[in-house]
Amino acid sequence: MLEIRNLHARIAEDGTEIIKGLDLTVKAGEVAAIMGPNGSGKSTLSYILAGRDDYEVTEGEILYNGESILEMDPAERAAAGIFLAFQYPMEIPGVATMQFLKVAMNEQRKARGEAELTTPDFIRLVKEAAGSLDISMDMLKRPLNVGFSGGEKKRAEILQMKLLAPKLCVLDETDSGLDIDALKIVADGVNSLRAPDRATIVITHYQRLLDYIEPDTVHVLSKGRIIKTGDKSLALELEAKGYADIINEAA
Ligand SMILES: Nc1ncnc2c1ncn2[C@@H]1O[C@H](COP(=O)(O)OP(=O)(O)OP(=O)(O)O)[C@@H](O)[C@H]1O
Repeated sequence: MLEIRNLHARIAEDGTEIIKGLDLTVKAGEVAAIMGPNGSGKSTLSYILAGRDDYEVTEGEILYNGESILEMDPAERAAAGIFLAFQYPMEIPGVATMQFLKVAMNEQRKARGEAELTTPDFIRLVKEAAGSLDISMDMLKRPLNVGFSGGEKKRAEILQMKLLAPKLCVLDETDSGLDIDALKIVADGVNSLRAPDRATIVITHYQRLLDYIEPDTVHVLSKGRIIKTGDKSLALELEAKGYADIINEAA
């Protein structure tokens, strides 16, 4: 599904290299957790996957279903099924959440050559998905993320993900700022999308989330590279011991 080989990437503006020879494979059906110290490049990796143009790939390859995505713009990547749930979701004043969702869903359908959703079909899908995430229809009338609490923003990201049903889901610290109930709601939302033809990357600092979203693999990102890969026991080990041993071992 996703194969990243020897990826090097830098900040376009000043040339600082952030990703320094990163290798990562995530298979279809797999949930991969990425953990790592602050500033190691986790969000940068997620932005690069989504195609944000503040970063330049200088070496290496990102293959999605066997094909390079490096030449694809963010909209093409989204239409191909790549989705990023942001660590800090953006506020979009003046655009009602409902409207945003409708445009996002229909744009992707158009790009795939499918017919636009009818309004009744759209409303039915949104109601179903919003209900499962404890999001009220009143909230959906408000401009996207404007004045939403931290937890509401994260739930709105999962709502978008459920409605767009991407094939590669990247969740950047979706657990940060969530209360215990919201954490379970979000985890249920992510788990409901588990499927043999879908891969999920969960970036997190805390093992706690992985009690709810059980990962198949856990990868440690440090200074722009994956320095260790293991199963879910690796997350427990990190929680108990921190990163120092693994970073020293890799060095
Ligand atoms: N546009 C930018 N301009 C300057 N520095 C940047 C930019 N984008 C990323 N960086 C730097 O790149 C490094 C990696 O940042 P990134 O946000 O990817 O880390 P992270 O692993 O997600 O950290 P955290 O766990 O704190 O969220 C940091 O040192 C950050 O300051």
